[in-house]
Amino acid sequence: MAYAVKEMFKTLQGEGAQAGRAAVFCRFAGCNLWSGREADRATADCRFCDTDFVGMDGAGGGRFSTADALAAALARVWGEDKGRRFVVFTGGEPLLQLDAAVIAAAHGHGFEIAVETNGTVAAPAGIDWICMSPKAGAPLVQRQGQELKLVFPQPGLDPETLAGLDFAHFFLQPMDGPDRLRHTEAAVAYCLAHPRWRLSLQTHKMIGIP
Ligand SMILES: C[S@@+](CC[C@H](N)C(=O)[O-])C[C@H]1O[C@@H](n2cnc3c(N)ncnc32)[C@H](O)[C@@H]1O
Ligand SMILES: Nc1nc2[nH]cc(C(=O)O)c2c(=O)[nH]1
Ligand code: SF4
Ligand SMILES: [Mg+2]
Repeated sequence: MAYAVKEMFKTLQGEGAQAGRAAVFCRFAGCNLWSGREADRATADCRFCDTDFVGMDGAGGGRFSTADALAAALARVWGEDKGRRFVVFTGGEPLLQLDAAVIAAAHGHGFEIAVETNGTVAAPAGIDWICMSPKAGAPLVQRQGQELKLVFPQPGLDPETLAGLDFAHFFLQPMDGPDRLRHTEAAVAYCLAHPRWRLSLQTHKMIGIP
């Protein structure tokens, strides 16, 4: 199948348990919880998104007609070094497009594979690091992985209802937007009172890298 990619860039993972690690980000176009159009935001299933995932016009974006072509592009963006290659598939919702062929091709180029998903689509086998970020009101399908990263606070989504899921790490990430400071204080207070949860800050935004 063909793959629609908004952008592809090398940076440091800014969030969660892998924060600070060099990675190629592959941002797939499209999401099942929002069209990406501002006019639809107020009525979308997910309304706080901080990302432009519409179209294929970003740096390194485009339509890739095969998994091998996509993986070769990832390898070019990473560069020559063969050690500790790491790709984060994100979006939009990457599990609408990420399939066994891309996983095999990226592994073939020596990449460890991570995904950032909203949890509404089952992950295919072979992903090395699943970061699942549930959205209030959206049906949760992916109940297992390495990292659960809840954007906080979300009215109607109590962290305690997620604490029994099969993840190795549990993070609260303050919801960015006009109330980011208030949300950060609320997340800090929650982590202090519920030590299973750790704070994830979006460090890339603080230092002005992609
Ligand atoms: C843009 S999403 C793409 C991947 C997938 N659709 C998802 O929602 O997990 C990447 C990460 O950013 C988080 N995120 C999106 N908007 C945010 C915001 N306003 N503040 C904090 N984190 C946000 C998501 O919850 C997710 O963990
Ligand atoms: N540096 C950096 N880290 C990130 N972690 C998750 C991101 C995402 O948009 O999925 C992201 C992103 O956009 N940039
Ligand atoms: S599910 Fe992820 S990509 Fe989709 S609108 Fe929400 S945060 Fe953005
Ligand atoms: Mg981002």
